[in-house]
Amino acid sequence: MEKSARPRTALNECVKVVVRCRPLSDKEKNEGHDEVRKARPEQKWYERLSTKNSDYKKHSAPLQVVKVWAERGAVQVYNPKGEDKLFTYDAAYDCTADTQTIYDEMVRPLVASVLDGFNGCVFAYGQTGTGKTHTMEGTPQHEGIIPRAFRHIWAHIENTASPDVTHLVSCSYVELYLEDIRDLLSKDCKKLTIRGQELNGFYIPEMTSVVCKSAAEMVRVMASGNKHRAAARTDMNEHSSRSHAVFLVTLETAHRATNRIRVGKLNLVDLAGSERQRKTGAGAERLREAARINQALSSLGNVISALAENSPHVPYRDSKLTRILQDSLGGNSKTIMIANIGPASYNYDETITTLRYAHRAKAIKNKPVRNEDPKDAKLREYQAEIERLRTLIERRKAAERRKKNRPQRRNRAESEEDTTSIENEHILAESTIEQEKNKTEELESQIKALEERLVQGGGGKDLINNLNETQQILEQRNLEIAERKKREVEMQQKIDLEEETTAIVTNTFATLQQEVDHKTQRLKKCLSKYACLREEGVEQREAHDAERREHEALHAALLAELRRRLLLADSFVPEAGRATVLRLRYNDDTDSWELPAHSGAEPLTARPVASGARRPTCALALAAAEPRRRSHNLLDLRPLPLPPTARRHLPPPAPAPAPPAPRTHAPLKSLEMVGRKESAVDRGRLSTARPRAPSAHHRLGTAGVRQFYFASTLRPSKLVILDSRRRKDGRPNRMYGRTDWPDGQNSLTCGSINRIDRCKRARAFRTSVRPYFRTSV
Ligand SMILES: Nc1ncnc2c1ncn2[C@@H]1O[C@H](COP(=O)(O)OP(=O)(O)OP(=O)(O)O)[C@@H](O)[C@H]1O
Repeated sequence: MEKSARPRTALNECVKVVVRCRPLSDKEKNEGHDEVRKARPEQKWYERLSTKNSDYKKHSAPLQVVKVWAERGAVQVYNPKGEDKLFTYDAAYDCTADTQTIYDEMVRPLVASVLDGFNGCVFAYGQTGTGKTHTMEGTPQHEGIIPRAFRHIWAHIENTASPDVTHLVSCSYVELYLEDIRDLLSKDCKKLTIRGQELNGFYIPEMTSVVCKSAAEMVRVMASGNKHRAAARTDMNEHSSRSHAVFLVTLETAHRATNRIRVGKLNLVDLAGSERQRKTGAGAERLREAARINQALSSLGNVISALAENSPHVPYRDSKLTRILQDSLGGNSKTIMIANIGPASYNYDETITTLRYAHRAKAIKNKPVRNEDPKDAKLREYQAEIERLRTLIERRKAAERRKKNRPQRRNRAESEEDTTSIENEHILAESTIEQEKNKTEELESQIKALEERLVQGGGGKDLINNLNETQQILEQRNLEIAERKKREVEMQQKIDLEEETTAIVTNTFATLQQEVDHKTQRLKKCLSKYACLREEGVEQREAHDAERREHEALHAALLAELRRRLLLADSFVPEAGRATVLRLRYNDDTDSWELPAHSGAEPLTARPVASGARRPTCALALAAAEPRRRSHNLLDLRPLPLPPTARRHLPPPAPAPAPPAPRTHAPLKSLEMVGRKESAVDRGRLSTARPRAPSAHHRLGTAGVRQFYFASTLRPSKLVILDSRRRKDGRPNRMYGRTDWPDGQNSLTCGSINRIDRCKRARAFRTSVRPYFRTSV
């Protein structure tokens, strides 16, 4: 992910979308999905699509809901509630298809483009446990796309070996775990920062780059990185990836004839799967991971939607994942998205969501261009370094020769008395020569090491040449077959569409009645399409609601966890330490928390120096002494002490003047008479004297204040005020207000309070939260 110069003109190319459906897992089979699938009647393609209430829907038991039409690149999802859903893609593969087929038909042409100097990206997307890692990395028995790409690259290098062509292949491997980019190839998985801007593209400057000399070496590099990759068990997957992983292969090729260098970059991305807390049964740590995974995936979804709709703003900055994938989505790259799905009805909602995103991604247009002679080509660097070392050696050798000659000349010139000194000089010269020799050897070994990194063919024997030629032809044939298959799928999709429209146009009618019947049928079709679209709208809204609920539940769970931790921190961290915590600021660029230097502007810490007179001690005296400070109206974040839970004792009111007619009254109760019922008359009498307990306390307790405190600790640049009361509909939290946290302060000024007041639910904030802040002036 090095920064590269972006050429000006490029042809648009759409993102290719492939869907792969995995077989039912053992767990799903045990739940009886398979039997139902077998019991379903076999129907033809068009019959299935036109049947609304076919027999398979009569089975109320769970069933496989996905049918893949590989020859049409279509995926049909049986909708238990209504019309089936049909999505078409560049290619679709069912559970019988192996990774080899997917590679040959879809990925091979892309890797061939990378070998030709283009950028390429293959990324697997989908719900957890649907086979993304299986597709990308595979297992020793079933190789995935990544090792296949390695073999393809090296087969090409060996086939095109010639003394005029030099290659340099290097790999990097990073993962995005909890919004941290970690270098999987460094010893301690050091954290990396992503740099750059939206317009020029993002890049990761310090990631480890390993130069490889064979496919086996690249596999070893990947395996060593995988050892550090975060994975864990969940209820949905025994070996679930907890991070998004990007394997980057950079391939540089120098042609001596043209003196040009082409650089192709291949991003192989295995995303972590979206997951529902309810299904994965995630605990505290898994929950934190899931929240970050879902957050990054939802940012990716937003980017895909924005690009598909040609929106003027694409939110790449929302997450590090979208920053890493910026070039692959809407940039300088040829991209393939592999959408992995599962067939079980249990995952119907997630499958539909994945298919919708994949369908949307089809509309993304990239602008791939060949990278020729980029500034950061390592090959050029290496070649320059070799050249420099060679001239250095030449110079050293010349100097050596000169030194050897000099003492001989001297020998002849000097008299016999100087023999001892000459001998010493000679010894010195010899040792210098020895040193120079060692240095030259060192330089030569450096050149050798550099040259070893570069792969250069030596021409070779006829037999090998023949074999290479045959392999090249084979590769060419494979590409042609893949191209033909792709065209077949496209044609089939077109034919289906044409059939539908021509059937309408070419119809001739013998009678008027026939025409009426036909048009009625068409109308019905249109109506059903309209109903379908409406249904889809409702479904999307429902899916969105479900997603939102999921986020809210996750948020509540995380907040509970945070509250637990902060309670621990509150109990053990002293007050002074907490004030420091509040001053911490997160720096997006350096990706770390920073403690800003004390500017002296903090209102609570930098009080004005008393001018000789006695310094006022209480808030009232302070305000009186310095009227200017009254307007500051600074607020202290510390919650007020709780209002008393029992009512205050008030002396009974003075007895009323004696009534004219002697009448016995019940004695007046004091407020302390807890547990006894008051009569209506008593209540009426006491109502004027009784102090009103703060209603906010009854409604909010200290929870709002506490959470306010917590929220500010969590993200000091934002102020989020939450109420932990449950709503009537059972939802746990409610947001009262949100505002910018005043910079460099650990208190709220009057201005920021006003901003809160203006925002949504301002009234609720004013009445329920404000009374709990004590003014410090
Ligand atoms: N096409 C397939 N054929 C056979 N088995 C498969 C296939 N796809 C996936 N599996 C099996 O499904 C299980 C889950 O696969 P995998 O770990 O690749 O899912 P994932 O999408 O990467 O999940 P996560 O997002 O949680 O990492 C594995 O046991 C894998 O062997």
